[in-house]
Amino acid sequence: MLEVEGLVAGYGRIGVLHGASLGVGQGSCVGILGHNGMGKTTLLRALMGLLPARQGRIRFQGAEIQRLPPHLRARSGLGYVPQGRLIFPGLSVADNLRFAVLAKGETPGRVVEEVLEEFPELRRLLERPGGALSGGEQQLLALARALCGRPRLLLLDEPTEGIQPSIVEAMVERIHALRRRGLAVLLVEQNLDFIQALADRILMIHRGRITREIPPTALGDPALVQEFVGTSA
Ligand SMILES: Nc1ncnc2c1ncn2[C@@H]1O[C@H](COP(=O)(O)OP(=O)(O)OP(=O)(O)O)[C@@H](O)[C@H]1O
Repeated sequence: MLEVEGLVAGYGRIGVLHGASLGVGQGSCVGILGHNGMGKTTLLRALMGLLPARQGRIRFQGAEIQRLPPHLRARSGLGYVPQGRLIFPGLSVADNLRFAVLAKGETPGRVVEEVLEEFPELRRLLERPGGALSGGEQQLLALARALCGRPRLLLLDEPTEGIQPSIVEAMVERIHALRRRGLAVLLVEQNLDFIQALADRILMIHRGRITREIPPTALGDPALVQEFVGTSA
């Protein structure tokens, strides 16, 4: 459903992606692992159109999207949950969700209600400002907000960062449930247990290129983890 070939992107004169190529199949979950600064966040931002592709091709559901602005990529079915979540802290939870639907040019009522059925724990928080939620609650809100755009492929940037283990488990369950409904996921994550619990395939990124694929089972072997990731954490 997503095919990326030779993607080159960066910031000003700094090159970060140097020809990244990868694919995500219909309904699958692909994890991206790599050291800090190797270009994981930049890859997701370039896929979403928040950073221009200087070279390369991004095909999504059969169409080339590398020249489309972010809102049209969202409309074509890409959803993005950025690192640090970036919810609107001064808006209520309900308005964070409504805003996401309006941004897609649709009317919020039914879509927000459907998303709340998948995220019942947000119901009691609807009037609370986004900034007054815990880290885990904010992550659930960020995920729910992305789903308000009804994506077919969700780009997730370090969803477990700064959240407590019980919420991490809840996130795994939630993402499994979404996948059962056919949603594909491209997941950047440092939490190896999380990535292993979710990913069908794991790709390594090194200096702006996808350098190899490792089987998810390799993450259970500390020696292999040391070789591939440079950490056994
Ligand atoms: N806005 C920016 N302007 C200039 N350079 C940037 C910018 N954002 C990131 N970089 C640089 O681009 C490189 C890749 O950053 P990126 O955030 O994609 O890495 P990452 O693999 O996601 O790392 P991390 O795991 O630390 O989030 C880094 O060297 C970083 O310093």
